[in-house]
Amino acid sequence: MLIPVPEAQRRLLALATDRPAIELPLRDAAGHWAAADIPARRTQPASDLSAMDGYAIRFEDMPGPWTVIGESAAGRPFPERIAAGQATRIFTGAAMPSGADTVLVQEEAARDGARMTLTGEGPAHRGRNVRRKGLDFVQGDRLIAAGQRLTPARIAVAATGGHGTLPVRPRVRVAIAATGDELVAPGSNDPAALPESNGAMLAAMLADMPVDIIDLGILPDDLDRLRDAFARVDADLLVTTGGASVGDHDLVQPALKAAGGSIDFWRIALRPGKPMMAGRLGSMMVLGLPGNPISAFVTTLLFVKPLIAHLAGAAEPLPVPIPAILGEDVPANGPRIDYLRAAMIDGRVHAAAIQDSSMLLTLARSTCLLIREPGAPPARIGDSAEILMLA
Ligand SMILES: Nc1nc2c(c(=O)[nH]1)N[C@H]1C(S)=C(S)[C@@H](COP(=O)(O)OP(=O)(O)OC[C@H]3O[C@@H](n4cnc5c(N)ncnc54)[C@H](O)[C@@H]3O)O[C@H]1N2
Ligand code: MOO
Repeated sequence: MLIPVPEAQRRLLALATDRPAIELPLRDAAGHWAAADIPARRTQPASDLSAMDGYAIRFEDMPGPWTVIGESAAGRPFPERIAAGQATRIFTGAAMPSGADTVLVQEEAARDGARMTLTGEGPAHRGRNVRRKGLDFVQGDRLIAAGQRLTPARIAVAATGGHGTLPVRPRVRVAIAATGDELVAPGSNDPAALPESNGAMLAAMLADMPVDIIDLGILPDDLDRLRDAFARVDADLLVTTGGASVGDHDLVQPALKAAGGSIDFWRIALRPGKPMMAGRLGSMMVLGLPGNPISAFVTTLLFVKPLIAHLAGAAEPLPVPIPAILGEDVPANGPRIDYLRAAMIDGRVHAAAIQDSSMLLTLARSTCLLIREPGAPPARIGDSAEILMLA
């Protein structure tokens, strides 16, 4: 019985055990997920600030003239209160002097010694060109929710909110092994051998995630050597490619069992990617991906990346399909959910004509995967559909 993808994803994520949070400096936290809600430790701005270069005035003194009694620069506030008819020179980011409520931009003012007059229309209302205290956020506001990705913007807001470090889950140690006697390392010029592409592809697919990759290279189709290699791995997750199916040389499962591991589930209602296996070896999780490069790619998108995101504390680890419009008719789908290599052309989705799961050039030319649900009826050009964007 093939397991539906959503059920397999649920079961996989449920196998993961919790990992205690650590604190990381902001500059090391990119790409991690917040391990806790992050509150603002300060108010931003901390006081009313000028948004422009010009003069801090009392709006009620419009249309002037004013006497300029000093200066307020960013980091060097004017210490006194301004009275009726008075102004200070002020610069962007500087604190408003007490008594002032509005900034007159310098383009609309003329200066003659201490005397300053209005030359343009002036501020339209009280508070013009002033950033009020707390405009961005106030102390105690939630800046980042637990489980949210630490994007550049969230790292910056955390810095502004008074945080020098953030709580995250430790980097996930991912061991990657390709299996297959036919494989040679990329760059080898043996014309009869097949270059190993899954390892480099997987590493590239995980490049934006908080992982430490342990490259196990190419392992042979040999039960004892696979068993020994698996038994030696020290990682949170072991990902193998190849040897996942039912052939005589498909040895990943027997080797995992021989090493003392166990199989949690195997065979997914997914095309490509049916023979994927999930298991464990001690505290290490194991994902056995099919060897076909496209099957390895799709199972990495649907299982490996979500599992790593989950281990790293993501609240929403699964890829989120987006709506699209079909650019051509597509036939009814069979019992497995299908991820078709496709391209967006003029805003519409076109699936590649041949979908053989060995064909990498088709994948390299694709910009999205068109999702066809199990048992979906034929669909017509112009119908709505769902895709996963790739590029
Ligand atoms: N009788 C059956 N045969 C197959 C079934 C089945 O249900 N019954 N399932 C098919 C499906 S679906 C898939 S997918 C493949 C995957 O099987 P394996 O995981 O055992 O993959 P391999 O046989 O090891 O390799 C498949 C293919 O991919 C090439 N390969 C493998 N590793 C790499 C790599 N690292 N880089 C580049 N290319 C790689 C390998 O040379 C093979 O050509 O099984 C079907 N068979
Ligand atoms: O489903 Mo296999 O995964 O055809 O390539």
